[in-house]
Amino acid sequence: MQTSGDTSRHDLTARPWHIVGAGRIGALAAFYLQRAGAQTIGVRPGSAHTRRLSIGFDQHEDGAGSHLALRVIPPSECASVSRLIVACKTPYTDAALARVSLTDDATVVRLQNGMGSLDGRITGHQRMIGAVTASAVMSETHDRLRVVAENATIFGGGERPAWFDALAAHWPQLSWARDIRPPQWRKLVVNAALNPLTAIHDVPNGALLERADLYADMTALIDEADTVLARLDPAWPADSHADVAAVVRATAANTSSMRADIQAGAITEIDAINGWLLRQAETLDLDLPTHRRVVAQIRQLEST
Ligand SMILES: NC(=O)C1=CN([C@@H]2O[C@H](COP(=O)(O)OP(=O)(O)OC[C@H]3O[C@@H](n4cnc5c(N)ncnc54)[C@H](OP(=O)(O)O)[C@@H]3O)[C@@H](O)[C@H]2O)C=CC1
Ligand SMILES: CC(C)(CO)C(=O)C(=O)O
Repeated sequence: MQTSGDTSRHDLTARPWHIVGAGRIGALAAFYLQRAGAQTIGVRPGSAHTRRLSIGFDQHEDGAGSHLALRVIPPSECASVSRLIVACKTPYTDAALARVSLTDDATVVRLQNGMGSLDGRITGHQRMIGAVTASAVMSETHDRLRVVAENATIFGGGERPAWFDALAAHWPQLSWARDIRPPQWRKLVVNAALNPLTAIHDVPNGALLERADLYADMTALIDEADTVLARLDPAWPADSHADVAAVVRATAANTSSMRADIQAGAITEIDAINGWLLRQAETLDLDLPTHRRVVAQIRQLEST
């Protein structure tokens, strides 16, 4: 007799999972998918190859690491993708998906910070699943990743798909939320308050609670973000200060991803984070002076 576990596993493994942006977080997703028995394929322009990575887990008591071998193919070779994880940095989303052809019933999991990078891409019977993770993955070398925090990850948006339980059995702390928007917005406010300030002032996250000038800016960014979100959804609690302070404390010694991008001379995700809030504010006829200022400062840093 077939159990619901068999059905879930069959649904997870019946079709390959393509991953656009198999960098740090995308490789971790590929690792859990493979552990759950799914076939995974990375998608990256260039010639087909197999990417081999070692992955170390800081929180594993025995310090055990693992290995990932991921077949990578160019977009031109994936004609009809029905299961897709998008995990590239947001500014590269359009370029990364330009030549990826989705089936009419495709499921797309958006595993990115910020908001809006896939707006307008999902049509008809295709399904978009939002994902928010508090896990953190760093690269030590080009072929070695370090999972510094294996924390809660939430997938969601509507009914739980049949494959979800089979994946959750192998992805620690993975849960499903019928309404993914509150967790997405909570993460958005954290990123909007923390990332630009740490990048502009070139400081670790903890400095935001230690320096009065940064604390004042962080407070203003949170208040402005909460004002927009409460106008978009009156049910939004608009009390994000404690949430943000908790993340700042938990990651006090860390370099935010935006600070790391600026240090590396890379384009940041500002457009999908504070830029998204500014676009929403515009439609509501609201002014967000602190967000406007930090976006301008980050754009200036990106261009130097
Ligand atoms: N790392 C983390 O701990 C966390 C990351 N996130 C979010 O996850 C997302 C991904 O971040 P992260 O994994 O750190 O980023 P990475 O830069 O490590 O990975 C992104 C990958 O996208 C690839 N890429 C870039 N352009 C293209 C393209 N045109 N086609 C296909 N692939 C492309 C890059 O390839 P190449 O290297 O060859 O250029 C890279 O491997 C971001 O939105 C980030 O904010 C969220 C929580 C935690
Ligand atoms: C939570 C935080 C701010 C941790 O640094 C992050 O998500 C990032 O750096 O992008």
